[in-house]
Amino acid sequence: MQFVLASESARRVDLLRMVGYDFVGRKSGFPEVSLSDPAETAVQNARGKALAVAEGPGASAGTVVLAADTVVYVPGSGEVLGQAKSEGDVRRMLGLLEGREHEVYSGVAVVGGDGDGVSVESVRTRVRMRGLSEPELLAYARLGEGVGKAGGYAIQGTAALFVEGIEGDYTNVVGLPLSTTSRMLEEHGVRWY
Ligand SMILES: Cc1cn([C@H]2C[C@H](O)[C@@H](COP(=O)(O)OP(=O)(O)OP(=O)(O)O)O2)c(=O)[nH]c1=O
Repeated sequence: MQFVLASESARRVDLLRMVGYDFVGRKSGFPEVSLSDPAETAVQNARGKALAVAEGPGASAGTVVLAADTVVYVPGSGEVLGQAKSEGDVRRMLGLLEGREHEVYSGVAVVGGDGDGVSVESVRTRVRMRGLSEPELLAYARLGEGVGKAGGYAIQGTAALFVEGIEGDYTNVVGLPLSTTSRMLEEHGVRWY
């Protein structure tokens, strides 16, 4: 059975390879939406990415397609933070996150294979970030690491220095909740072993 990851994210590719899955990557080209609810945003984007590839050229009937989307949310803020697009975005987003707790939501979608229709789930991890001084905020923004990352930081990089603790799946923060993903893949006939 062919297993396709509908993603260009190096983090998702690395996570899936790390645990032993055999797959090919494909770009979805899906234009991401941003809604007021973080879980709904992540799920709708993951579903859209998976279906765009499953219904696109090159996917046969038996192909299993996996896609994900990650967003960051400060409870009560009403603003869902997607990818930081610039250093300025990183500075602004980290300013919202430093010194408090936030939530990271990844939506996961799997379509095709043995399963019926599209399976979608969202996973939440709570992250507590320490306070950051203005020089530290600017130094991190200048690094560039946070550009292209949801919420403007990478827990797997230098921003590990800022994270005091998490509650939930670490891999969910990096972009793909592996435990949930492997259960969903299994339901569609894809195993890591
Ligand atoms: C919070 C956080 C996010 N991220 C990343 C994971 C995602 O790649 C990115 C959020 O962007 P997404 O829009 O979820 O995905 P993407 O555009 O990078 O990739 P795809 O092709 O699959 O659509 O933020 C980290 O790498 N580390 C972190 O600590």
